[in-house]
Amino acid sequence: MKEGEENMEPVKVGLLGLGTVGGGTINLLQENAEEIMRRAGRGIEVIHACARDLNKPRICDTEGISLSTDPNEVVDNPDVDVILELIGGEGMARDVMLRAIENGKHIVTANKALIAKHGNEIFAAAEARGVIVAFEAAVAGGIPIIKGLREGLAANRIEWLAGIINGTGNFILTEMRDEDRDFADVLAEAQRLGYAEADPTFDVEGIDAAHKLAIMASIAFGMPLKFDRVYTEGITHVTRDDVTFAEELGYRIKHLGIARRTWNGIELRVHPTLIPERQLIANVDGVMNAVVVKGNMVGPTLYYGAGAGAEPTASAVVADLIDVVRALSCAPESRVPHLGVHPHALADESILAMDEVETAYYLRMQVVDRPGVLADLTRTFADLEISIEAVVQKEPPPGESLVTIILLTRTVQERQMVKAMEMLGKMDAIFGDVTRIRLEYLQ
Ligand SMILES: NC(=O)c1ccc[n+]([C@@H]2O[C@H](COP(=O)([O-])OP(=O)(O)OC[C@H]3O[C@@H](n4cnc5c(N)ncnc54)[C@H](O)[C@@H]3O)[C@@H](O)[C@H]2O)c1
Ligand SMILES: N[C@@H](CCO)C(=O)O
Ligand code: NA
Repeated sequence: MKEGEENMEPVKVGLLGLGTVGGGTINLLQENAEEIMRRAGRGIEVIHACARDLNKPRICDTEGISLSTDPNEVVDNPDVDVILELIGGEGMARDVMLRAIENGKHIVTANKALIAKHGNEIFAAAEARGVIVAFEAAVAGGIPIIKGLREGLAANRIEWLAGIINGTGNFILTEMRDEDRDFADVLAEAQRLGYAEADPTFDVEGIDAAHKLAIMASIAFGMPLKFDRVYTEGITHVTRDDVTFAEELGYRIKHLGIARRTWNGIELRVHPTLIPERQLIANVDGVMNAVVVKGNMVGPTLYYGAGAGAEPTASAVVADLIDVVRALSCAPESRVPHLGVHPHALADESILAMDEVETAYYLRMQVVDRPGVLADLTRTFADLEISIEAVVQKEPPPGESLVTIILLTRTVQERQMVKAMEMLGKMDAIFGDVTRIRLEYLQ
């Protein structure tokens, strides 16, 4: 080998997981090999991979790759330079990731659950060992939002961000609106297409979005990961009626993750949200994701693209892999810090309890059709100093006596709205539960 040619050896990769993302990654590395070589400056070769069941049919060709069922065999392989962790979960994945770090391997992962919950420990271990843990694929799949926040917006103080960050949930809400389809049926389709998590309650109950929000918020505000402080509400209680009424009033219902810096702390919340239909993000449909980030200098910026699926997610995995290859020759202290600010500069920001958060509301209730009911309702809100933005009364279908009232409030502290809900619960003119969905203008 001539002098200067040492680094032209292909980088050797160990791949954990041969499912949707792992299979997509092998395919992408094969299909775009030439382009990747031009960008990374070196070839990239998967030499060892693992999966639970080696006889399962795959979306990729594993010829020439050593295969194991035990991830530890891959992370202990002395020839492997970089590990791609694409098995998911928190138990085995955490153990093998820490073992890989101990072995001095760089890691690329798509595992948002692991980073959101154990990222502080994992990054500390990686920094101590001088290795990189890259996680672009973990948030909004193929959209380069980690790079955008951590590098593209590095000059800004981030004021807030809001995102549609679960493709499965957005697919369900979109199909409910456009196709009048059954919730379970749409979820089954998302699972078939490889979008849903191994446990799909993570998608519909907002846990997956909370993982991703926790990661983005840490980078946006330069603070350690605080997944357990994210208020999390899913989409299972959103009805087709709410979707339709919201549209009639000029809003769309989206499942948003919101992180906002306020004068007294940081809001971290995931919940269904009405947003004005004129907002670009209100028109992000199907499995697509989008994140709006407001920086104090740049203003609002929008990132849009596919948040799930084999190829889009592999796009982020391989982009990280190329970054790692480029960084191999640079000193650890010159690398982009894991959370965008240097570990010693991470600030322990206070996170607001949900009852301190301020937002507007959409309320829907069924009331007895008799004089004075609307007056009682508005008096209740006036007593709690909650201003009403709009009230709409729907005529009952023929033969029915209950009237549907939709009420939009102005911005109010959650604590006041909880009191209002208690008072509405005691009014005998209201039948059944009052539906409450938060409303944001995103300005
Ligand atoms: N599917 C997507 O669109 C998508 C998008 C972004 C991020 N992710 C994340 O990527 C990761 C992988 O997701 P996926 O959809 O590819 O999952 P998958 O279920 O399709 O594939 C998982 C693979 O890991 C292997 N595996 C799991 N546990 C193992 C163990 N203990 N030992 C050996 N092999 C094991 C399985 O055999 C399988 O090959 C998850 O963290 C997921 O959250 C997925
Ligand atoms: N289950 C996730 C995969 C991407 O993280 C989603 O539907 O968005
Ligand atoms: Na991403």
